[in-house]
Amino acid sequence: MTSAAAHRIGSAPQPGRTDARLIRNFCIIAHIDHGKSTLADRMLQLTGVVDERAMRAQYLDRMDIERERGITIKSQAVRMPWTVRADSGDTTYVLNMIDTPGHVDFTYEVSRSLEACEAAVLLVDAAQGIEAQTLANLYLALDADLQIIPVLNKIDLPGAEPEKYAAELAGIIGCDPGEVLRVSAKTGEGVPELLDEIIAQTPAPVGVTDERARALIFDSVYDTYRGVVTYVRVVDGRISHRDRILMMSTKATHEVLEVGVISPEPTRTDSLSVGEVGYLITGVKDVRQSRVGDTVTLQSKPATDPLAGYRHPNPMVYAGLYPIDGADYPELREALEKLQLNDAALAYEPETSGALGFGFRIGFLGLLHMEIVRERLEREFNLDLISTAPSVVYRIVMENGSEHTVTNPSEFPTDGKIAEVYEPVVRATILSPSEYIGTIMELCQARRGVQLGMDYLSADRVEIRYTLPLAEIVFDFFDALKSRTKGFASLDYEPSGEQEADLVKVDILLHGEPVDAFSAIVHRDKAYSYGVEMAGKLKDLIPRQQFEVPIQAAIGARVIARETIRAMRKDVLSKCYGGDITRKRKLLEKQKEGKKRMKMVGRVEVPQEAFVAALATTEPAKDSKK
Ligand SMILES: Nc1nc2c(ncn2[C@@H]2O[C@H](COP(=O)(O)OP(=O)(O)OP(=O)(O)O)[C@@H](O)[C@H]2O)c(=O)[nH]1
Repeated sequence: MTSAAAHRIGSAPQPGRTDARLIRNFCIIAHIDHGKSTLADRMLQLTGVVDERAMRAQYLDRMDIERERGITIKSQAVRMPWTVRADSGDTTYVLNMIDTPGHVDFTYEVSRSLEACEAAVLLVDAAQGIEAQTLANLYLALDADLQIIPVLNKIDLPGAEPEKYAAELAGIIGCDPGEVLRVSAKTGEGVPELLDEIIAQTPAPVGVTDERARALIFDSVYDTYRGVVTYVRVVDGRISHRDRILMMSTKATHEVLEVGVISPEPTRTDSLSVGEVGYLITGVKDVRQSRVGDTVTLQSKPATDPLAGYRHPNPMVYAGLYPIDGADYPELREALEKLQLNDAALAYEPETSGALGFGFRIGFLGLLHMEIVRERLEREFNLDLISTAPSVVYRIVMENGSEHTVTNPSEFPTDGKIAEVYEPVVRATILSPSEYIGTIMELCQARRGVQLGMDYLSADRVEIRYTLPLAEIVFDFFDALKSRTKGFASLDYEPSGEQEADLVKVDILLHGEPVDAFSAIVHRDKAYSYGVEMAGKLKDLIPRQQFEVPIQAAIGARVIARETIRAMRKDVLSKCYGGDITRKRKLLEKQKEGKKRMKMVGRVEVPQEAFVAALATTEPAKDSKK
């Protein structure tokens, strides 16, 4: 720790009794890997919340848990004291650093954490410059009327170009390049000055102490030992230990069993008052009873109006998840129940597929959310799963005026009475070196994109904006973008309504029987290539049967592609001509074993692996985070 910082650690004002004028609530927004966690760690250390030795230990611990469990464990909101020295005397302020989830799937959660702050530190890697995620979060912060504090990180790197990127940042937020702070989260250089600047620039919270209590829930986390821990920012009034609170959207009431602040361990207090950030524990066991974005008030003296902006999380992408071993179905159901305790956005219902057996149809906020859920199910609950191709939510208007919402291709009406089909679209922002403009535009065009605009951020970097159908980016768009731009482009998107589209359902038939797991809703122009690809793949994956098996792709009754698996009689005993009987029996046994893993589609025997392999290649990009 620098000696200058050593005597800046003040004795913090008491939680629950802090004058709101001394409180500063801020968050850090950054693209992945630009150093948000490192900066947060450095701040914890400089403010004396974590001492140097513990810092190291804590850091390592955290990494261990992350490695083992594969998830990031972070403090949602940390309270740190910081003393500002002035001629008139020292003043110790309370800084609340609020963590924001970084990814586009969680835009709503990000916007709620931003609502809990008055300022955002916009952190940009001085060797990389602004990325798509930085911009997306910046726009959300501007929507929330936050003060933006621009900061360049990693100035210690030999490749850092602070002048260039300060100009880029200044151009975007409309400030002077000289106002962009420069720090190294690694060495700590510039971080004390940043803390001073956060205090100088962040407006103090405004709220009414004597008003009826209102607090915004900006995060809600399930803890095995304590149940749901709800993170709140008090806007008006006060919430105290033993109060009975009312959740305004669900009307549920609970007793506050514990209230406190995180600094950096959870520390109990008597209450939280205007402008303060902390946690509540009520004994609730399920995060759906304590929803992000909801307003907490007191049952005895409830507020009349909730805080603005509560939204119920709506899934954007659906997929079927099936255990590879059918016997694991009860475990899968139990695992989903457990995950839902911690994930209010997770929606599921049982589903049966002729090809895959019993499973669940699951709704996700987006692709990353889908990957996280699937990975947690596989890792934490030790399940082997197969997922069907993700599908977006279609709105179908029939000729008689009735409407259907379709999230599963098998529910797509086939009687030809469809008047209109609407699909969700997103507004995508792509940032890239300008040399890749051509190839990016080609890719977007091929995915039915409509260009909205393009701006140069600096001489050699551009921001390209497109409207794209969500269905066109859920598969491999991100991978395609990365490989065309040698990894330099970054992508962010937000939902942007729906559009009418010429969509059809393509069925894949084996010996005349449709295989539900392979049906897809695709654009008419792409139906043929989808059909040819799927039929070709299955031809290679399904072993020959004793009769000829046609594989057809069809739109309604019209066949658009066909492959044939030729007949073959496989006699396992032929090799044993004249051999001893025990060997024959063994071979027959073995063949029976193999049969157990076969699924019947009409008269055709299909090994489970064939379904798995055919679907595996249509999985979404593995790493859609970067
Ligand atoms: N040289 C240098 N490296 C840094 C600095 N700050 C962070 N890093 C490194 O950059 C990498 C990413 O830093 P993190 O703090 O994990 O980044 P993040 O933005 O929190 O990333 P996620 O938590 O994955 O979103 C790590 O390897 C850090 O050690 C810095 O000031 N200088």
